[in-house]
Parts: sequence; C-alpha cells; structure tokens
Amino acid sequence: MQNSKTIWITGASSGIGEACAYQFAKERFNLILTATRVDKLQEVQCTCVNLGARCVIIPYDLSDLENIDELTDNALAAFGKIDTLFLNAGISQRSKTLDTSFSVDEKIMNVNFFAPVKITKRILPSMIENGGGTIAVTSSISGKFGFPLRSAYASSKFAVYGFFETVHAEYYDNNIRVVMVCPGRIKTNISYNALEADGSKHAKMDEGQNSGMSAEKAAKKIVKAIIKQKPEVLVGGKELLMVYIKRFLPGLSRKMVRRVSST
Ligand SMILES: NC(=O)c1ccc[n+]([C@@H]2O[C@H](COP(=O)([O-])OP(=O)(O)OC[C@H]3O[C@@H](n4cnc5c(N)ncnc54)[C@H](O)[C@@H]3O)[C@@H](O)[C@H]2O)c1
Repeated sequence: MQNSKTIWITGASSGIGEACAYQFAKERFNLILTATRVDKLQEVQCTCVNLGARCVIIPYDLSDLENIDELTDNALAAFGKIDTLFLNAGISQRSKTLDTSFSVDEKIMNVNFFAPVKITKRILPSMIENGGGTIAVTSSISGKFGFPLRSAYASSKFAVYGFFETVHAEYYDNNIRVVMVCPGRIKTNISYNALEADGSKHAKMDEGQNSGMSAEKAAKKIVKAIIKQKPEVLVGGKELLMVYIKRFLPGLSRKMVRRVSST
C-alpha cells in the first residue's frame, strides 16, 4: 500500500542519496529527487517506480542560490506537501587552505550550507502549517573535527550542525524534528567529484574512500534513523572512533589528524 508521506531528497543521483531513495521507495514514500544530472536522476526514478513508489525528479544545480525559491516551490507542488526533507547533496574538497581559490570555498559553502539554509527557510513554514515534519541533513565526521585538505568542506559540515541544531531547538514545539546524518567513510563518488584548488575535479577514487562502508549498508541505517526521527546517526567503520577521541581527548585527536595522509 502507498505510504501517504512524501520525502524530498537532494543529491539523489548517486551514492548515499541514491541508496536512501531506494530504501524510502521500499517504504512506499512518495519521492521527489534532486541532483544535477538529469540522466542519472531518470535512472534512479525508474528504479524507484519499479520498487512501487511514486517518484518525481527535479534536476537542479544547488550552487545556483538565486532560483532556489522556485525550485522549492516546484518540490512543494509535486505532491502537495513535504513531510520529510533530506538535505544530502554535497561536494567535497582536496586542496590545502592557502592553495584553494576563494571561488572554490564559496562553491562548497553554497552547495553544502547556504542551499540547505535557503531550502529550509522556504519549506519550514509549510511543514509547521501541516502539523510538523522531519528535516534530515547530511553532515560528516568532518563536521566534528578539522581534516587536512578539507578547510571549506569541514567548515560547511560544521556549519550545518550549528544551523540545524538551532532549527531543532527553535521549532521542536512545532513538531519539527531534525536528524543529523554523520557519515564516516562511505564508498561513493565523493572523492571523484571533490574539488581541487582551482575548482577542477579530483577525479580519483581515494584509497580511504574505496575501503569505506557500502552506500547500501549506510542507507539502511540512515533511513531507519530518519523514520524514527533519531537526533543523530553515525555511519561508517572504525574511523567513527575519531569522533569520541575528539570529544574526550582533543589533544590526541589533533595529533592523529596531523598525521593523516592527505587523501
Ligand atoms: N562518502 C563519504 O564518505 C561521505 C562522508 C561524509 C559525508 N558525506 C556526505 O554525504 C553526502 C552525499 O555524498 P556521497 O558520498 O553520496 O557522494 P556522491 O558524490 O556520490 O553524491 C553526491 C550527490 O550530491 C549531488 N550534488 C553535488 N553537487 C551538487 C550541486 N551543485 N547541485 C545539486 N546536487 C549536487 C550529486 O549530484 C550527487 O547526487 C554529501 O553531503 C557528502 O558530503 C559523504
């Protein structure tokens, strides 16, 4: 039977977002999927429909902040309401702070932080009017501690924690629940699509990424946490230990991070 709930997932054309789309399709959510690549989104849509879900795609480049209100209005119109918003689209970085052009810093902040902020400001009033909703946001363990070659990326992932923990505190009484998704290393295209100092693509599958948890396994855990409206879900392998080392032994954490190879 069709679930009457609707979810909008950004970054649904590959990796974590794609794998989560299939899990939500199996749960019979109505799906709205956004990412840059139309052809990939169409393939994901086709699989979701075959799994029994209703699915609409809205391709969009989230580095374009100007037209986000229109994008959001289109997403709201697709099924008449959005119960769950999963702000998952993201772009990573592979360049040292001083080498990175400011336009790369800006692009990463726009896609990973300002686009989610703008979308949320447009969606939240309708969620409140409908009696509540869930906002899930993909941060990262890089949103808990700095990491070599990730100055803008880590900043954007710290920033979403600050913004969305605040949204949770402010709108809890309106029945709004925020789920912070915090992956460690998941085997996706993230390193391939990461930006170098000049904005070109890293275009490599990094060793650490390659040995990460599969997107499918991560998605099962993430989707369960979103449906149960858990405050936070950490997914990955032994790298997640760093979160606890940072919390309880910050000096040791800094020493360990300094020694990490640059990928
Ligand atoms: N893979 C990991 O190890 C890992 C670890 C921590 C956090 N994350 C986060 O998980 C999220 C998903 O990444 P992934 O690992 O699945 O990588 P991925 O590269 O496979 O997927 C990224 C998705 O975001 C979309 N996207 C990127 N730039 C966009 C833009 N300008 N406009 C619209 N969509 C855009 C892509 O089209 C794609 O659908 C990201 O926010 C990433 O930062 C991933």
